[in-house]
Amino acid sequence: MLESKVLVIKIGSNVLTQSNGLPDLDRMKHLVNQIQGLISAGKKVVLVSSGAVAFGRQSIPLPEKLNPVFKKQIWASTGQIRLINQYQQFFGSLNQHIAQILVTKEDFRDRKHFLNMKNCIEALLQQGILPIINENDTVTITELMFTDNDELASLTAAMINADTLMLLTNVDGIYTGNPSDPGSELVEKVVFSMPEVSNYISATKSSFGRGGMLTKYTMAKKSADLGIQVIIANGKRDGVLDEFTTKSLRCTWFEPQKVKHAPKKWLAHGAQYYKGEITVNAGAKNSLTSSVIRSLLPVGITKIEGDFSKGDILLIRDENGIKIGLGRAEYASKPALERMGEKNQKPLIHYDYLYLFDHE
Ligand SMILES: Nc1ncnc2c1ncn2[C@@H]1O[C@H](COP(=O)(O)OP(=O)(O)O)[C@@H](O)[C@H]1O
Ligand SMILES: N[C@@H](CCC(=O)OP(=O)(O)O)C(=O)O
Repeated sequence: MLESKVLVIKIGSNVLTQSNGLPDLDRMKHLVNQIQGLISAGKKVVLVSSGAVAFGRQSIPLPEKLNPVFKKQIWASTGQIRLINQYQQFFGSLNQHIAQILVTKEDFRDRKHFLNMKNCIEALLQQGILPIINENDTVTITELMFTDNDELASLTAAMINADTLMLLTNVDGIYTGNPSDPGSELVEKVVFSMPEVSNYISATKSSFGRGGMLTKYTMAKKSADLGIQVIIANGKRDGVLDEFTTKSLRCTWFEPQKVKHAPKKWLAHGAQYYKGEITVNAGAKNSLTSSVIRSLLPVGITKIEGDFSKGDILLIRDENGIKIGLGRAEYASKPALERMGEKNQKPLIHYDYLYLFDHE
């Protein structure tokens, strides 16, 4: 495990709930005390906390046959108040200010929203305030949803250039089989060249979780590839964060890759967040994928789709429709269309904001 200065800690619903579904306030308080310990030790912490639906469900009974979307919205919107109030009470008693940030996938897609969010979190951290993030479950339904808060946490870690992402769940990490099977062993370290650890993971989820271990693995892998160390650990374990500090924590640790250019971290996560699509000709494709560093010029662009603004993410395809990479638009779709195919024009995507997929 590496030293950490800026970390995103994600707490899963089941960590904050007992097996009967009631909030586990002792556990929550214990984690709050430990998070406070990290902050007092000079670390910058951003908390991503699930639990709104679980907190709402236990206090607001709803008819069985009510539309599941309404149920989720009602429980999330009522439960979030309880959840954040509880944090306020626990952190308040330690004189720690907190902030509530509710986000949607769209906020990571839109460069303006993204920057506003990033700047806000940085300003809060600067003032010693702990940001507590959750998905805005009232407006995010079906395709607008994050897979789960593991995805939200990993996007947040990339956004604020965190060095560490910690996913706290109800097991010690990834096991070689079902964690309750005595023959299963904990995978303590995941390195870049390792065969697919995902084969070990079954679709089982904890009673109150959404995404399961597979999203945790996928998101952990992605974050580690972006240079962020990832720890999947048991949030139900006493002293879990103290053990992290003393590097004696039983967990699954993902070794971070060598750090890449910071803006590219944001882009690497952009696969689902692009606003426009650009098709490039064979010459432009060769130029972008060659070993020489090059930006994407309008002369090599043959098609532009979507209505995008300066700063939005664009997906780049070759003429066969194969996805080559992602980039940040230097200008909007209107001037881009006017300049398409023209020589001597400003690059639509600057190299610093160009992220090429490895496999294509
Ligand atoms: N190979 C595996 N190793 C560890 N956990 C696994 C594995 N396969 C499936 N799981 C399940 O994943 C669950 C954790 O994911 P999830 O329910 O989404 O938690 P959270 O609510 O913390 O996000 C564990 O409780 C466990 O049942
Ligand atoms: N936004 C939801 C969290 C959904 C979710 O991702 O839960 P989990 O898999 O427990 O992290 C809530 O607060 O209930």
